[in-house]
Amino acid sequence: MTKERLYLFDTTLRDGQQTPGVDFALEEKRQIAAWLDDFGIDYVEGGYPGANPTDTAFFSNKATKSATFTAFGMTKRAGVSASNDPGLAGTLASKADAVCLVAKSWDYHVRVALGCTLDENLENIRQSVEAIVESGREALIDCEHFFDGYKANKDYALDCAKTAFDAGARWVVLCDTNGGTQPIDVCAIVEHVIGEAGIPGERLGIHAHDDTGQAVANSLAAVNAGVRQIQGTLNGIGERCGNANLTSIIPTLLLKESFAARFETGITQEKLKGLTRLSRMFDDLLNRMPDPQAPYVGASAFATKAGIHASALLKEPETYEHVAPESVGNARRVMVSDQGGKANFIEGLARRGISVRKDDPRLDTLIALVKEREAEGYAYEDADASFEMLARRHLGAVPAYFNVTSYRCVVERRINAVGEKIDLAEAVVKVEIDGEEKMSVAEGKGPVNALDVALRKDLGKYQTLIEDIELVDYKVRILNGGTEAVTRVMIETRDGQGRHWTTIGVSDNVIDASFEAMMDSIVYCLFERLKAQKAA
Ligand SMILES: CC(=O)SCCNC(=O)CCNC(=O)[C@H](O)C(C)(C)COP(=O)(O)OP(=O)(O)OC[C@H]1O[C@@H](n2cnc3c(N)ncnc32)[C@H](O)[C@@H]1OP(=O)(O)O
Ligand SMILES: CC(=O)C(=O)O
Repeated sequence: MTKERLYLFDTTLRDGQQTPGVDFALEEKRQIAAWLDDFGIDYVEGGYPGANPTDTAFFSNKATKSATFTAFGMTKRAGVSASNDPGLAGTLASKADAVCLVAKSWDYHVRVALGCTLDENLENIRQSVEAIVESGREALIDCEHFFDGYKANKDYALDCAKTAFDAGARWVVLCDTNGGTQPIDVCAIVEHVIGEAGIPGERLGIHAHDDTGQAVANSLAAVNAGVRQIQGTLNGIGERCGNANLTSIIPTLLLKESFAARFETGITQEKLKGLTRLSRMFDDLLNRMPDPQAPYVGASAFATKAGIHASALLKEPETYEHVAPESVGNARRVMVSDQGGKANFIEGLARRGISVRKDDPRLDTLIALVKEREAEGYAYEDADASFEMLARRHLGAVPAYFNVTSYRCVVERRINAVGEKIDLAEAVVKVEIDGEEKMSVAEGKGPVNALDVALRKDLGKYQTLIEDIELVDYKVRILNGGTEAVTRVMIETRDGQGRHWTTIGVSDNVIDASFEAMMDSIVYCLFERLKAQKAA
């Protein structure tokens, strides 16, 4: 069976730019356009040339090699000709291959927002499309509020779409601008557009917002009803609740039989393996934490804590995975926690090079120990290094490199003569190494920082092994309120080669919990490095 072509239109750089808190710099736009182009996206909508200096500069050169480089704008205003409309002129002066204009298609909006007659709006759509076509570019029309407009005045919404189509628009895109339309309505309305307005599905697109959490479902419903272009964004960013998430749509189209058997896109299975990386690089550029529960690409998308799941998963991954994690460049994670059984632990230990047989009684006592400690407030699923140290200690494999005999920490606030507040923290740590006692004193920005510096100041013969490590993240969580409160501290450490590890401490005293996590971090580092030295 010949597959039909589906076209992917990315609006990360335009609708995504309308996300609260997102503001791309010129170089960032270039970078993202290059990623999308390389990934195999058909259209990259880069912004609105003429609306701001960044977008105008971005469109002064073509930013894609294969993808259709698309400028966004709005239809010309009533009362001016297309050639005299400054907004339209900005898009036509750009280096875009295609121009996508937003057009009103809800009569209510024409009256209230544009303040012109319904016929004038149709004329504006017609003349604007003709101007784009005359400039030699591909024309696209985003029919804004199409679904709401169709419900309010079906004939007028269809007239808008038909006017754009008849004037030569390559794509007429039906927009669920307010994001409230349900998949069943999207499906019925698209079928009516194809049937009644006579616009073939291969000339129709869908642009869905996520205000009821159904932008992906709406986009796929529109494809099932006949449209052949999908608009969306990386990681679903976009105005308000965001746009249809291409990071979910793309793998669904390529991996789910009901779509993969009927359609092809410009993205190969090989490129799809770069999807998780693309999604994470994009979050990194936005300086935001990736959503761990994002479909396909989230860190938890193929993770399991549950013992019953892990046991079956390790026998046959398909038992609990809807697609192979590698197909989207993600990875399976079997975690150890109080929800785990022997299968989780054997896998977790094997991944760390620790081999334990299923009938080894130490495995049962280790599982019991982890469950007991998690009940006290520890959480090992994200504290990889502390879990490893706990397991290795339990199996008798971690030497006592050094012994902390005491530590002390004082915090002082001074107020100087002009009333400025000056905070001072000082820590003293005494350690014993091979029978020799060493004392280190350090000042820090706060008590934890002072203790960290003092603890890592002089570990005698081990000092060179820990010199390149630094504490890069510190999280404190109070687990239950009131006088019974317990504090959980998670520390992330990084070494000079960019390796990261996380450790945990729990106590009713925040300093004590922090110190425990710091100690685990240093001992983990020494263990790994001495093991590597021995193996070399
Ligand atoms: C659904 C969407 O996401 S559409 C995209 C929305 N994105 C943006 O608006 C981001 C970029 N926009 C901008 O930088 C500015 O709004 C500009 C440069 C386009 C226009 O700025 P201004 O000329 O100052 O107008 P302003 O933003 O105040 O108002 C929008 C104007 O466009 C008109 N307009 C809105 N949609 C259309 C349309 N489809 N066709 C013609 N005119 C339109 C409005 O009626 C309003 O005109 P008015 O000032 O005469 O009432
Ligand atoms: C065009 C557009 O972004 C919308 O209608 O939502």
